[in-house]
Amino acid sequence: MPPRRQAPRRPAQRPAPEPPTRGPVEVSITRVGGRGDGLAEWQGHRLYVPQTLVGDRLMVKFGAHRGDGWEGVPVSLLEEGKGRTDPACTHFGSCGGCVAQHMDDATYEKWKLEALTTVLSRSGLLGDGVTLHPVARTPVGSRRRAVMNAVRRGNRVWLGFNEAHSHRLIDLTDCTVLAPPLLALVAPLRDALAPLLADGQSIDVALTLLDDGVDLVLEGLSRPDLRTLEHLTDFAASQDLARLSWRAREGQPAEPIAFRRTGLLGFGAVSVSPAPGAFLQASKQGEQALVAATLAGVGEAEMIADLFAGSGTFTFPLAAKAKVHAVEGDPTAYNSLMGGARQLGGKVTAEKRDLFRDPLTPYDLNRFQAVVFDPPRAGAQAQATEIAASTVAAVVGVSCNPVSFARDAELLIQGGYRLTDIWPVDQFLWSAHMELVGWFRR
Ligand SMILES: C[S@@+](CC[C@H](N)C(=O)[O-])C[C@H]1O[C@@H](n2cnc3c(N)ncnc32)[C@H](O)[C@@H]1O
Repeated sequence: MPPRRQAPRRPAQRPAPEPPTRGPVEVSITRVGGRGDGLAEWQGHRLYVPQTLVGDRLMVKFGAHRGDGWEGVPVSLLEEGKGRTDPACTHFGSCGGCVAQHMDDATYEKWKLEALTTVLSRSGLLGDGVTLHPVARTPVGSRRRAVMNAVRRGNRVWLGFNEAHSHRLIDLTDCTVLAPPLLALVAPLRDALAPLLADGQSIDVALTLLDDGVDLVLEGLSRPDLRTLEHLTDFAASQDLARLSWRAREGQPAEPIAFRRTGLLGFGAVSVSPAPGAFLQASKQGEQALVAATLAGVGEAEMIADLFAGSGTFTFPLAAKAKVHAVEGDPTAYNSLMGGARQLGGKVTAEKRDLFRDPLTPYDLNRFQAVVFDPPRAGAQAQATEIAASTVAAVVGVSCNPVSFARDAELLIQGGYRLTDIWPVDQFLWSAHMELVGWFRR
């Protein structure tokens, strides 16, 4: 029985609702929803059935109550719809990372695009005059960032991702999306963590593949003693890691244990050293697609503001054609921006600023011919409101969440901008996530 990660404490909850029936019922899948589950109805009750396709007819049992319906637990498949293929990964079905490996390529791409257009259409964003470009795909084995969980039970360490809708851990032996150098570290890490974790103790393991090797952060460890430091330093050397650090919890700065190389990443003409565990686009290929759409979207602008700039993913490629002012709230990412800016002698300026509480105003923005904004999943409501009131000619929105992108886009459109182009980027292969770049003009 795989171990359960300790769930956060929650206030006492009402008892779960009783399903309408205990026995299996026959249903047909009529649509695959945005999260990858097949949708079916039984006597007015909605069911979400994982790993199913349109046209599947099957017997399901009512599982847990979920949102406006129920999880459908498949019992037997009576008739198979079109578009099924064999999953590429042995963990598919239990691991919560991928939801769509049962779809053949054409079915997958159609589902993913439909999920995006459904969200954008709901906000009326896909009218005449908007060009929806083909989806840029990222290849198998290209994910260069992952946060796994490790937990010790008895003599054994489990290391991997959580099951879908669960705190139960998958002990990872295979992963078709992870970059091979990261996957290769899983087994040695499991051994290396065994003497460090107490029974039941759980930590997060953040892995990032940089240009000069792997950056590893152990999160949730208590301050390492001398023996632990030696053990981890030896591990870093044996696996030729670029950097190994630890922190007690998310949000705290990571403390170095073994910095064997700088930890470098090339953005355009510069190399920056992102802070351990810093945000980076999830794959090189996804980053390239996002950067290409962003560079094209700013046109001939000579002064560009890059808001929510991170470590400079867009800042430095943009600096090849314009002067760029990069704004970022995280102090460690800001330090990386400053490091890159120094290499370009005046073409890039950087500002540390909380853009939720203190967004750039039209007064700040109107000196730029283009603005790029790439907020976290929650979107950039305050900043989009200010951009909407500006006179900036070209705005490029980059987003990992079509729902918050749609909200921000509505604000820009109310302010007089036109949405002209959408560039979808499928950076999280076989998951329900879709990234996009949107061009706005006034
Ligand atoms: C989706 S990431 C994009 C980073 C960068 N553009 C990239 O592609 O690598 C969002 C960035 O917004 C920053 N951020 C989050 N909240 C912020 C805030 N309130 N003010 C400014 N920056 C913030 C995060 O630190 C992160 O670097």
